Amino acid sequence: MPADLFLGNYAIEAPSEDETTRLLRAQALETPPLDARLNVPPWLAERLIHRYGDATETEIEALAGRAPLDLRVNSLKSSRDDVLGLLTDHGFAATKTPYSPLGLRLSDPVPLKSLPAFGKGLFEIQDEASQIAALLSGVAPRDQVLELCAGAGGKTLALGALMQNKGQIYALDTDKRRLQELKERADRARLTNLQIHRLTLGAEKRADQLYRFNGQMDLVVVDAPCSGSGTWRRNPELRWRLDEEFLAEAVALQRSLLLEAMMLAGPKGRIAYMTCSILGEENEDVIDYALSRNDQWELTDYHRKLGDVGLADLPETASHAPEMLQLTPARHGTDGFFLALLQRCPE
Ligand SMILES: C[S@@+](CC[C@H](N)C(=O)[O-])C[C@H]1O[C@@H](n2cnc3c(N)ncnc32)[C@H](O)[C@@H]1O
Repeated sequence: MPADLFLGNYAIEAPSEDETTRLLRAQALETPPLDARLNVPPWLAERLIHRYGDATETEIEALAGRAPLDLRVNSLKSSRDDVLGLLTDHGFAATKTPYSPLGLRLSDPVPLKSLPAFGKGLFEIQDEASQIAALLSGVAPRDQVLELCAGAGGKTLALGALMQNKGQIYALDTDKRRLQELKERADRARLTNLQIHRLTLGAEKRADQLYRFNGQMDLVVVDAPCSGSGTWRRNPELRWRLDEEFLAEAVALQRSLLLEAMMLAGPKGRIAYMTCSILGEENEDVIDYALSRNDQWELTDYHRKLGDVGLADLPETASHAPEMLQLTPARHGTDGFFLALLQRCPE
């Protein structure tokens, strides 16, 4: 049975007893097979080797490390230096994140949410990878933006701050509880250019709900449900939830969300497609599929945006496709995260 798709929070499931025994035996061999060294099921080891080649062990080992605690300063209400000063005053050893100009990093977990500054919306907890994706999304003040999988709003809040509360963000998701959390976070952050809509699950009703946005949006953001394989540092057990059936289901949903985004974007519209996955099937392959079905769209090389958003020093992508960004803990010190930027071809 496939487990639920990764939706932004975590359900823990350890490998089965048989699987644990097999793994322990394999790991005890003088030269353990690669799947045992990587601590992933054999089918997944094959795919990772195909994608990362000689770098596979380095990449997967880094995903077994400890994730730092990153936060994003809310530029609507404060500055990075001011929040850094506040944290230092509380005795927390924070440093600036290496790449995101809005990020601060704590190497040890601390009760950040109990600080008055958190209650006042001066910062949000957000991994640097997710901050980088929002910065590179190409969002601009006065844009009409639709976020198709807004969830509890990690990206939405970052996009809204970059828009300086100008223009409009339509935050859509199927999950009522997450959207409620988004509402509370947006109030705290003083985000005022936001409309939240819950999508129903039935295809016909969904088409009705989306109809008014068709061909209207400057930017559509798809932070697609996925395997969550980029977050294994935080939840190592997550890798044992993944099977091939689960992955196929995720890919089918990702493809349909991206094709839907293509309909919602206007004549000069752009799309930012992202996942917290390190697997090509959920990333470049989804982009290739959608582009092969729709010749009105083309890729925008993410490198073109780096300088504009203060990310000139970002290390090269771990993707085999140089225009698409695959962040990994081994290369970037972030969660594994993927971003591809698309734009409608000029008439
Ligand atoms: C990776 S999470 C999004 C995380 C969120 N954007 C953030 O930054 O915190 C994926 C989201 O997709 C939503 N989702 C799942 N299926 C969906 C669908 N068919 N249409 C829209 N949203 C969907 C889930 O409820 C979940 O909130």
